[in-house]
Amino acid sequence: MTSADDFAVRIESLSRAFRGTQALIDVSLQIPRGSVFGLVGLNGAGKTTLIQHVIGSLKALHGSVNVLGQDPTVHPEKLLARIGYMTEEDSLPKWMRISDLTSFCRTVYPTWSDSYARELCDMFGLSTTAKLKSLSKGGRARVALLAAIAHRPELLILDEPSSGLDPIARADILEAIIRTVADEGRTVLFSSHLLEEIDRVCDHIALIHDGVLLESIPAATLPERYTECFYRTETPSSRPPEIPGSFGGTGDASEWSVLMDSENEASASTTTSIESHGSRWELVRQEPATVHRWFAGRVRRPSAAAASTQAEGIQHV
Ligand SMILES: Nc1ncnc2c1ncn2[C@@H]1O[C@H](COP(=O)(O)OP(=O)(O)OP(=O)(O)O)[C@@H](O)[C@H]1O
Repeated sequence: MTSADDFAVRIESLSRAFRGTQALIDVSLQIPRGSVFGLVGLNGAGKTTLIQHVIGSLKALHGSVNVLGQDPTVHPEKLLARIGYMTEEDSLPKWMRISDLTSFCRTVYPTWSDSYARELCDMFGLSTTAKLKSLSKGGRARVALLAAIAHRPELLILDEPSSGLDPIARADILEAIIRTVADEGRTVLFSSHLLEEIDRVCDHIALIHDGVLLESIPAATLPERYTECFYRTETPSSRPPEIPGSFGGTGDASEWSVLMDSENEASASTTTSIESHGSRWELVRQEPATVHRWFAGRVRRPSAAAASTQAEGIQHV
């Protein structure tokens, strides 16, 4: 049985509009403690707005947000001491030396660890006497990461942290840090455009699109639940075959693929041969959906043809 304490973050029916733009629409989301939770979505999907509610910089006007057992806007200083936060913005004070920044962090975070900070400096190849303005963007991103984790936060929030890092640093450092934090039973909320990063490190993935939470799913179950089915037709087609329960059609001419959801009753069995919009289609192969394919299928806007089948009750997201 689960209890409220099993979740680091609980969001209920959260909506937010900015001057007529609906940034979040009735979002309900639970982040299990100890998980590495990936938040994915296109530009403008609402990821940062959601995260700003979690760190308490935006107050929930419609719905509620609970983080580590408290409303993040009530006594925010107590909560922020338990959270590590890193954003894509390069907002560190550039006149400081790394040692100035760590001294400042020590006063803010009761659990700050000088030895862990030194360890991270060594790992990242940083000198504590270096001025932030002398570092590259990637160097400053490493310092921001250090400042976010050296107090060993209960909840680490990384909002598009990779934008300042080169590919090697992205691959090695992020994975090492996220795994370390999660292995200690801490929780990571990780927002990224980079699906391969999400796929490598997250054990839970939530997809937000146009302010709506489309899906929140344990990463391990995704390839079991979604199958990509490839169909071929003799007559070249400008659209995928219309198969009940399928969505996210992609391809061209004589070969198209669609996604099938094993939990959608309409697509419970795989169609091996079908007559659709005047052509016969044969299933040529099927494979577990990748995170990338699932994401693209979910966020792809339906074509005019798909929209008309959607109106007939066939799901194309
Ligand atoms: N302070 C604001 N004032 C007006 N509109 C805003 C504000 N903050 C966000 N928005 C709008 O809300 C929507 C969601 O933005 P948000 O920054 O949360 O998306 P995002 O998924 O984080 O995007 P990105 O990946 O590009 O950072 C967008 O349409 C954005 O323009």
